[in-house]
Amino acid sequence: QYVAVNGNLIDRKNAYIDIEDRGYQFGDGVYEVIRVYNGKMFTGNEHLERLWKSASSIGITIPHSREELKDLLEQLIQKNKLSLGTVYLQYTRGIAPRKHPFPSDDVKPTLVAYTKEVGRPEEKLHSGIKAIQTEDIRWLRCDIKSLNLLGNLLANQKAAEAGCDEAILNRDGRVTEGSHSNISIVKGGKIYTHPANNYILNGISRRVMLEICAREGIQVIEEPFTVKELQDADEIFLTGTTVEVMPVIELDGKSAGGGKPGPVTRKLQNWFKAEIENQCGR
Ligand SMILES: Cc1ncc(COP(=O)(O)O)c(CN[C@@H]2CONC2=O)c1O
Repeated sequence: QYVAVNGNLIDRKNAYIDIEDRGYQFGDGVYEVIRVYNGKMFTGNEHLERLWKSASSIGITIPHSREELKDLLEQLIQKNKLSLGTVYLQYTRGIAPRKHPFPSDDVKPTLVAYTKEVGRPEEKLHSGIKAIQTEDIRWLRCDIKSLNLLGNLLANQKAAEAGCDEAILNRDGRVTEGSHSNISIVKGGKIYTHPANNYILNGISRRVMLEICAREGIQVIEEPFTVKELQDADEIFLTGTTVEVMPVIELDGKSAGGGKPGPVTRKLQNWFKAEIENQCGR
């Protein structure tokens, strides 16, 4: 298995990170998870665009061009013979003696990227998943895809302990997103989803869903909905790189979202799959 460390493809067993890498000590860095279908990155450009945006939001200057990074990732996918899976990549602010202020400009960001074989969650896409709800205790820049994921992990761990796949977060009674997904509800044939502001990650899969709805004439209202509206929704679904369009059929141990994947969710799943085949082939 090869991994990319900085600009080089090396054997996984030779990949080491310095103990004073700021990503390791402070979570001082940004990341992306990109889906690979049929050996091709799905929405690769959009993910790289967001990576650059996240990096510049925290003052990290990525030391590669988008083309250089994309080529490196494509080489990594090829060398690891990855057909169906993900590429994980992150840039940290680099290695420097542990001090809060940023190091001098001669300290270069550290890049790590590696691939993983991950099948599509077919069974769960068909039957739907269970979720819990919990308070969104994260900071106020959730639009930055940073390595600071404790708020996400603690919520997801709570879900796992409850035998659920996702934790749906709420802030002052309004639903924001999942611990690693965006969330939408269907009510009266219309889709409601949190606006892409600082309270949520502007998910790429969420954007694909919005484009599909615009094309297919499904009305989407980008406004926060309440916990009560979530509980009374006709349908609930998550969107995300690893979950695609994922129905939620149970919330906090009670039936929700109609108790089974709904018709709008089903249509979105089919259109989303068509988009994947469009970009990555069958
Ligand atoms: C907090 C959060 N919100 C929304 C999303 C959905 O965004 P995308 O549609 O762009 O994936 C993710 C995906 N997080 C990645 C996806 O898989 N694992 C992760 O950490 C996320 O971590």
